[in-house]
Amino acid sequence: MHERDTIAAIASAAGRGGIGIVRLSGPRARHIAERICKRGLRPRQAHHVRFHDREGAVVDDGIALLFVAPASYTGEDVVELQAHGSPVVLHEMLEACCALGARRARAGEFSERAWENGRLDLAQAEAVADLIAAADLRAARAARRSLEGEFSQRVDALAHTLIALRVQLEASIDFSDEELDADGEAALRRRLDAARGQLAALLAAAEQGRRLRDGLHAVIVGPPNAGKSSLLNALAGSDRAIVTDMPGTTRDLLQETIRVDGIELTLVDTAGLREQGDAIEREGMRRARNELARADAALVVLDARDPEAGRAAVESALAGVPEVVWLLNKRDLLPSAPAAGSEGLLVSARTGEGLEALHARLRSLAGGGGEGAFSARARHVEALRHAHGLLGEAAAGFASARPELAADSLRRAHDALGEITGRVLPDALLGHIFATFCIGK
Ligand SMILES: Nc1nc2c(c(=O)[nH]1)N(C=O)[C@@H](CNc1ccc(C(=O)N[C@@H](CCC(=O)O)C(=O)O)cc1)CN2
Ligand SMILES: Nc1nc2c(ncn2[C@@H]2O[C@H](COP(=O)(O)OP(=O)(O)OP(=O)(O)O)[C@@H](O)[C@H]2O)c(=O)[nH]1
Ligand SMILES: [Mg+2]
Repeated sequence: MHERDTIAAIASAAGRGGIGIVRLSGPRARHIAERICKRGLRPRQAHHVRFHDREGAVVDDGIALLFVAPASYTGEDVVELQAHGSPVVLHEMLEACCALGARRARAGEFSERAWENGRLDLAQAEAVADLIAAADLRAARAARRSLEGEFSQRVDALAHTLIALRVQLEASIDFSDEELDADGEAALRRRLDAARGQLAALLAAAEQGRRLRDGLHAVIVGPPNAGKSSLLNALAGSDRAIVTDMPGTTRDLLQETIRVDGIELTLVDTAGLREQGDAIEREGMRRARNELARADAALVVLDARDPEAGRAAVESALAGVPEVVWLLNKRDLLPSAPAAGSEGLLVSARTGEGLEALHARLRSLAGGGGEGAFSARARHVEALRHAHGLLGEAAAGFASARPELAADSLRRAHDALGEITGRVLPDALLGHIFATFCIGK
C-alpha cells in the first residue's frame, strides 16, 4: 500500500518571535522528530529537549510534543518542535526534517489533511483560515462559530431534511398506483415549503456572515450633480473625490474603504446616470452599471429639492441590487421641514445632517449587531442560493404533479448543500480552497 508522505512546515508567523514552531504530520513524523531530538517521545507529553541540525549539532533547545494518530489536528501522527522564535533556527530545523525524509507542506496542507481524515468539514476548515484572517473581534467570533460547526450543522440538518423528503417522494412514485392521498400530498407540500423557508433563513444568515468576512460593497449612484461625490467625501471624512457644481464631474469609479463599527465598507463613487452625455461620460455610466451588478447595496443620491429628476434613469439600473438605500441630499437647501411622506433619508453631504442615520442604516446592512452570526464565504452563499432555486423547482414540479422532476431537483439541491461542507465535491474546488491558507496551517 502507498504510504502518505510526511509534511513539515514552520507553523508560527514569519519573523522573529518569542517561540517558533516547526510542525510535522504524517507516518514518519515521530521517527523524524525523535532523530532531531535524539531521544524517544511519549505521546502528549511535553519534553524539554535539544534540537539537532543536519550535522548533528545542537541548534536550539525547546519543547517537543507528539500527538499520535488519530488524536491530532490532522488525524495523522503530528509532532510540534517548539523552539525559540528565530527564523534562522527554525529554517535549519525545517531543513533537518526534510533531510530526514519530510517534505515541505503546501499552504493549507495540514488543514487539508484534517479534512481528508474527517477531523473538520470543508466549511470548518475555511473557518480556520477566516479566523486567522479576521480583522476584528466580531469577525473572529463569527469564524469561531463556523469553526465550532454551527454553520455546518445547519447545512447538514437541511440536507437530511431534503433526503427524507426525497425518500417520501420516490416512494410515492414507486407506488404510483396507490396515488398519494390528499392528506399525504398536503403534508409533503408543507414539509417542502418548510424546508424552503429554512433554506431562505440560512441563506440570509450566510449572506450576513459573508459580509462580515468580505465587508459590504456599496455603490453610490444617482443623477449628475446630486452630490454623490460629496457624500463619499463626507462618509470617508476626507476630500477624496473631486466635487464641482458642473454635472458630469465624476467619470471614473472611485473607491474608498471606511469602517463602520468595525465592519469594512467599500464605497464606490460613480458617474451620474442620465440619458445623454459625451463618450467619456457614457463609458463612466457603463462602469457604474457594471459596478452595481456586483454590489451588496446601492446608495441612491437624489436632490431633495427635486427627487423626481433623474430618478427613472437610476431606477432602471437597480434591478438585481440586493439592498437599495434612497437618499435625499442637499437637505440644507430645503426652505423648511420637508413635506411628510417623501421617501428616503434626508441628508446633507455639506452640513453632515442625517449622516448618523445613514451610518445606522449601513451598520444594519453590513450585519451590524449581528450577534449569532457565523462566517461564510461567497461560495457558500452561491451554493445556498442554487439550492434555494432548486427547491423552488421542486415545489413547481410537485405542484404540476410531476414528482419525478421534484425528486430530481431535491437531489440536486442536496448536492449543492454538500458542496458547502465538502461531502459532495467537485475536484477543482479543493486545491483552490486550501491554496489560499497560510503555510503551516
Ligand atoms: N500548539 C498548538 N496550538 C494550537 C494548534 C496546534 O496544532 N498546536 N491548533 C491547530 O490548528 C489550534 C488548536 N486546534 C487543535 C485541534 C485539535 C488538536 C488535537 O490534537 N486534537 C486531538 C486531541 C484532542 C485532545 O486530546 O483533547 C483530537 O481531537 O483527537 C490540537 C489542536 C490552535 N492552537
Ligand atoms: N448645499 C449643498 N450642496 C451640495 C450638497 N452636496 C453636494 N452639493 C453641491 O452639489 C454640487 C455637485 O456635487 P457633487 O458631489 O460633485 O455631485 P455628483 O453627484 O458627484 O456629480 P457628478 O459627479 O457630476 O455626477 C457641488 O457644487 C456640491 O458642492 C449638500 O448637501 N448641500
Ligand atoms: Mg461626482
